[in-house]
Formats: sequence, structure tokens, C-alpha cells
Amino acid sequence: MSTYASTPTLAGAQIRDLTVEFPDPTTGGSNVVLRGIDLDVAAGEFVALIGRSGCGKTTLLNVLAGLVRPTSGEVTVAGLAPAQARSEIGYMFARDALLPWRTALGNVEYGMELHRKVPRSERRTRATRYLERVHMGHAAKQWPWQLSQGMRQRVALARTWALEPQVLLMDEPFAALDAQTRMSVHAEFLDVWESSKKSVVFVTHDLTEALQLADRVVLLSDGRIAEDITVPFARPRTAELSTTPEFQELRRHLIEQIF
Ligand SMILES: Nc1ncnc2c1ncn2[C@@H]1O[C@H](COP(=O)(O)OP(=O)(O)OP(=O)(O)O)[C@@H](O)[C@H]1O
Repeated sequence: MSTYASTPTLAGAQIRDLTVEFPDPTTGGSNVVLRGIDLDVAAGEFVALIGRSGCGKTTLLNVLAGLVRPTSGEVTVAGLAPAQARSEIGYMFARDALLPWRTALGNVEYGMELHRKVPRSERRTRATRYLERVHMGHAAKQWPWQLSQGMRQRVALARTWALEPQVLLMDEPFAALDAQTRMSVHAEFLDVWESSKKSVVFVTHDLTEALQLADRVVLLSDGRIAEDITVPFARPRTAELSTTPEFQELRRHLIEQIF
């Protein structure tokens, strides 16, 4: 393993010596998916998780979300065990999972209703504000079926941000978007992230996306952290950055490690 990362301050999320095994029904034994993972995500830090399909990225997010229990090891999110930190965690998936019987505004409010963190009187104001942040204010009264995939993901983003969680877990949130829409949504996402500075753990198969968005890129391989790289490019990062030799070289390095 090579580690180029600086030592982050303790906040956000900490993982110590995490192992996750699932029962393997074919052998009657177990399948070790994560082994001996140590990872710190500082407050306000943006970490991209990359690696081959099946290497355990989603499992790691699920552990942080308190959905999968570690077989062994210690995990804290916002200073708490994940199951106790639910109201401080926002989880966003590749598919938006908007409720079809609620408008865009109603969907953003719904996230806050579920977590019961935000008083009823504040929900509408906050939902409206976050919809506007992702340029969806005009569509507040529209139903999910009236929205494009990009618009739906923007509503899902607003729903996640509106909870104002300390830690955002994102599983390929922009994978279903076309390249043009993805670039706009990246810009909107970074805009909110830079003003709120929440911790983000972001799973992606798109290495350009990882290097454009993240402070650190963590590569999982065979259930372990194989690389932990501090992304050396200053912000704001322009679309042209990805054409520079430095960017291409780092991208190539990651591809070589993955395949
Ligand atoms: N609840 C579960 N029970 C049993 N096995 C599981 C469970 N969840 C995940 N796995 C197994 O753990 C391994 C890692 O899965 P995971 O979804 O974490 O990988 P991934 O890196 O996110 O993959 P992809 O990039 O394809 O989404 C896979 O072999 C998967 O079948």
C-alpha cells in the first residue's frame, strides 16, 4: 500500500481495523469483503472511493450509514456509533428514489420529516432554499414523472443537503446522468459543499469525476485500501484541468492500480 495522504483532524468519520464478512451460502463459510480498513475522513473533507466492481465500496458506505454491522473493528460517524448518528448522515444513491406522490418540494420536505431534525415550521423554507440552490426553484410544484433524470437528481441532492448532515454518503449519485448534465450538477454540488463544508464519502467508477471533485481518492482492492492519494489540484478545478498532463498521469496511475 502506498499512502500519500496528509493526516486529517479527527472529526467526520473514523474507521479502525474494520473487517466485514458475509455468510457465503454456496460454501457454508464466509466471504470477507473488507479486511483491516483504517480510514479517517476529516470534517469538511471530500473523499472519493474507487475500485473494481465488487471490491466493497458500497459495503463501506453501508457500514458508515449503520446499515451493515462490522464483523470487527471500530467505526464512528460525527463522533457516534453509526446507528446513533443517523440524523447526521445523508445517503444518496445513483437512482434518486423520489416519492412519486409528492411534488419536488414535497420530496425535499419528506427527508426532513423522516429525520425529525427540522421543526415543521422551518421545513418549507429550507426545502425551497435548497431547491433554489440546485436551480430547481421553478419546478417546486412539479411531480417526479414530469422531471428529467438530471432534474430528479437535483431534487434528490436538495433533499440530502436540506438535512444539513455532518456526513454525506453518496453511491454513484451522478452515474445515470449524461455528460453535460453531470458537469452542471457537479458545479452545483461543489457550490453547496464549498459553502457548507460537510464531510463527503463519494463512491464512483468515474476516475475523472473522482479527481475533479475530491480532496482525496481512496482505492479499494481485495478488501483493503491499496492507495490513499491527496488530490494535488487546487480549487476551483476547471473542465480543462482533465486535459492537463498532470491530471492524465494521475488518472493513468489509478487505472493501472485498478486493472
Ligand atoms: N448483504 C450482503 N450479503 C452478502 N454479500 C454481500 C452483501 N452486500 C454485499 N455483498 C457482497 O460483497 C461484495 C462487495 O459488494 P459491494 O456492493 O460492496 O461492492 P462494490 O465495490 O460497491 O461494487 P460495485 O462497484 O459493483 O457497486 C460483493 O461480492 C457482494 O456480493
